[in-house]
Amino acid sequence: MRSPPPDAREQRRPSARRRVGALAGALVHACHPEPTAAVTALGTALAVSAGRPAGGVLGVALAVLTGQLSVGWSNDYLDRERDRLANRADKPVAGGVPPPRVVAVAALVALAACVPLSFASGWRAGCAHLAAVALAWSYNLGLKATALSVVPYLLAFALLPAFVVLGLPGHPAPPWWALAGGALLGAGAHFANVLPDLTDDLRTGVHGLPHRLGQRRSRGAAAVLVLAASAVVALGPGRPGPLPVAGLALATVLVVAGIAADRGGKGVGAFRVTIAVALIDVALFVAAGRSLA
Ligand SMILES: CC(C)=CCC/C(C)=C/CC/C(C)=C/COP(=O)(O)OP(=O)(O)O
Repeated sequence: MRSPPPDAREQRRPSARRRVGALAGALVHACHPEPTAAVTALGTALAVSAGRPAGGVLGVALAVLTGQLSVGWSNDYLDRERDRLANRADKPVAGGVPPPRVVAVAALVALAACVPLSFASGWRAGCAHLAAVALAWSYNLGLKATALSVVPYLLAFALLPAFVVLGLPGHPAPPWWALAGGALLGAGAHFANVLPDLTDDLRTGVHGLPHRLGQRRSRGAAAVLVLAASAVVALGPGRPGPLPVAGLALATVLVVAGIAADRGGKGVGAFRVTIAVALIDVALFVAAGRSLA
């Protein structure tokens, strides 16, 4: 068969702009876009509600965004063989697009950018945020497959409000309830995030805490942890107004109804309830922003 003339070949090859666009899209897909957006939005909203000035809010947003990008990309890079064995269609790096080397470089560039962006809030705040990012990398590098898998989530999410508060003028100490609320929310997020992948993970040798506890107990743990976060953030600052009381009441009703609906079911109810209560936690956190300092 005769090869097509060079002009036709040229037309069939995607333009450089299209290739860059496709690579950028694949990189976005590989960064864990939903948690990256959610944690960046939480950090930014906390900075606004705690009263950080506009420059400080921008600094927090960019530091958290680059930290999350580095964590998301390194996770998919390090898990690529396991994800390929598990046929994870939602993991583009396992399929080779974007190329693993590009993702590894992107993760390191994001991590390098995160360092000055974190220290822009001051050295205390910078250390708190970089410790959170280091904990998340330790999860990716191996802790996720051990009984301690929940520890990076507990500590990193406690350090997120600490990052925001330590960047305020005078560097006040973060209040206990913000640290405890963040830790409980992070632990709940770990159980909720792992639940859909429990079977695939076990097949590929990942035995984190949720895998050891099993589906049912992990679902319960996720719901109870996010509810405990609601209680701590609603009541911790003292004398709760009508909004925190309403949020806590709604979270309690949802968890009780979710656990009741879960009996004998497949757990979809409890999983959705966990996500809904985690959103209530975020709203309660933002509403309590003024008490952070
Ligand atoms: C404030 C801050 C830095 C918080 C981050 C805390 C933390 C431990 C994040 C890990 C995020 C992550 C890439 C999870 C993927 O887990 P997975 O590999 O179990 O799930 P997957 O199979 O869906 O990728």
